[in-house]
Amino acid sequence: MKQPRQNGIGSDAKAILSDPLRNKGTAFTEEERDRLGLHGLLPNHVSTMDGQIKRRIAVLRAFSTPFEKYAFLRDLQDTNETLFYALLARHRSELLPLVYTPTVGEACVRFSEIYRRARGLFLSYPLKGRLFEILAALPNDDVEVICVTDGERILGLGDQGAGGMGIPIGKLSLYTDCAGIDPARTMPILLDTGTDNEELLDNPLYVGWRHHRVRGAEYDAFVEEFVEAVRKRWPRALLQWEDFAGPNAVTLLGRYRCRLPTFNDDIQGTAATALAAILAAERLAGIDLIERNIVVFGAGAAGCGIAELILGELVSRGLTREAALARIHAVDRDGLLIEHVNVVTASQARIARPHTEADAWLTQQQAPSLIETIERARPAVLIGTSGQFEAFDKPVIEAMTRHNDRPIILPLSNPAIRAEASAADVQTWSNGRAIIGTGSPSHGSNGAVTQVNNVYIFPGIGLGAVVSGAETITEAMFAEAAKCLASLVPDEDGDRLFPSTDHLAEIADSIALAVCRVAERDLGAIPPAGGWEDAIAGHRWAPVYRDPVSP
Ligand SMILES: NC(=O)c1ccc[n+]([C@@H]2O[C@H](COP(=O)([O-])OP(=O)(O)OC[C@H]3O[C@@H](n4cnc5c(N)ncnc54)[C@H](O)[C@@H]3O)[C@@H](O)[C@H]2O)c1
Ligand SMILES: O=C(O)C[C@H](O)C(=O)O
Ligand SMILES: [Mg+2]
Repeated sequence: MKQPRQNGIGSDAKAILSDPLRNKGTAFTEEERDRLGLHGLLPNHVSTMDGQIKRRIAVLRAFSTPFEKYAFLRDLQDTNETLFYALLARHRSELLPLVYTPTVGEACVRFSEIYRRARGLFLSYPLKGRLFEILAALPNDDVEVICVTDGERILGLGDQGAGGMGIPIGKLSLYTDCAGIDPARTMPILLDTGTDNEELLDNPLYVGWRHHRVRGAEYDAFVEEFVEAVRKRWPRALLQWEDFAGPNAVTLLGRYRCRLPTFNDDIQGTAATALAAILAAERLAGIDLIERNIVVFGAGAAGCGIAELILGELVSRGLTREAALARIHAVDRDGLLIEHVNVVTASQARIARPHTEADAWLTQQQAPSLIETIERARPAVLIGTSGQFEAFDKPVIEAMTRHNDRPIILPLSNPAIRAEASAADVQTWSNGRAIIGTGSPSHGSNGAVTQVNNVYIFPGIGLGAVVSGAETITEAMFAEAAKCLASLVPDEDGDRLFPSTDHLAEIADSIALAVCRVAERDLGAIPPAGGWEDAIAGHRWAPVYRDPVSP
């Protein structure tokens, strides 16, 4: 491609306008229009960024559905990325549910309908053997954060194949918006290993590889080739795994966690978020976690990850692993998990009730259901990571309310149409006594309910990892991130667990600092001369217009 020269003479005006990172739209000044040869290619009006923000938000608000708004924002991101991020920073709480959960879920389902311009990398299985060659050909030498999915477990919406690309795009938008990672240094990736979603396979609009999912050794070899290509092309980049189906999520994390800076957001980011919510709720409810039981409903990638981090917290407070385990009751589709009875995965085996308790729990060889488990364990905390809509029904919430003054209820499954309960129902059925956090944005009678979503954690983990240069992302980083988030006192009164999403940038900075300190303590990372705080602040990319012909 023809490169613009420094003095602008001969610069390719159209290339500048079609590069989302250099385009300023109507904000190109008269001087820039003269210098870059933009006259005639733009309307007469010369705007400021502030004027552009006001115009864009007005246009956005005129659309009637969240999906239309999402498409409008994606279009803006693909044409003028600086303005997209300036708009997001100015109206974060309003726009977050559009660029992210829940609307991003619908955007993945309808991805092929609105596919327009290339963003990120689609590594399809037929390209196997050529992955490094493809990465090497990209101009992006300085990638700092990669988010990858294979689209098999998109939120609670199941297999969305190539449509899953909406998730890495959305997560990385938040890396930029919240953690200030330069958008040119982010890379969304979709590993297109097929789809078992028959509707997609039959849909003539589908843009992905029209093939059933590749599994087993072939899948593993493809992912291995991908990881090795990443390590060779971008040796320092952080690799975030997102929305892989439970078994792959766990296996891939185990395989790669010591080979490169990497983490699984659904397992580890979610665990830190849920632990932070529980620590904050523990204060509000005036209870001591050490003395109380916790029920996790849905023991997949997220549920098991949450249980493990809670176990770590209890052990750090002085309990043995065995005593801590006695506090956890994990319920999956066949009831309370009991060793050798209904455990399916290795992660479940680690948190199941021991087989020695089987006789005490089983009734006619049946493990207790959710409500039976609640009646017997009398938990203080109920967490939902099952993707089962309305599984926390009135009897479940009433049982939690009978056993607690302030039951802590966290239906974390996304999007809202997969949530175990709505905040409004939990409030009503608990007579307003429940302390509530939901995975997707929601409202109760007193306004917004805390969104207990890993967006509170992953931007800070990523920023901390990048700034500290950590070569491994450790469990201690997530434990410290959780404590850090729990310590940030919400500005509003009432039952809020975290500050509102308006504060996500400050939160990312605080968590990044906690991560850098763990990297220094445990991995020997050396703080820069000005200290970690300055390094974190200095790393922040800001959505302000720059000279489009600067290198
Ligand atoms: N709020 C957040 O930040 C956050 C983070 C990660 C995941 N999640 C949500 O959690 C959900 C699960 O994600 P995951 O990665 O753990 O998926 P997963 O597929 O690994 O786990 C889901 C688990 O739920 C179990 N399950 C299914 N039907 C059930 C039933 N009827 N009763 C009890 N258990 C049942 C499955 O057997 C499985 O173990 C998704 O909806 C996802 O959006 C939310
Ligand atoms: O994407 C989200 O909103 C949170 C989480 O990663 C999920 O998979 O549900
Ligand atoms: Mg996810």
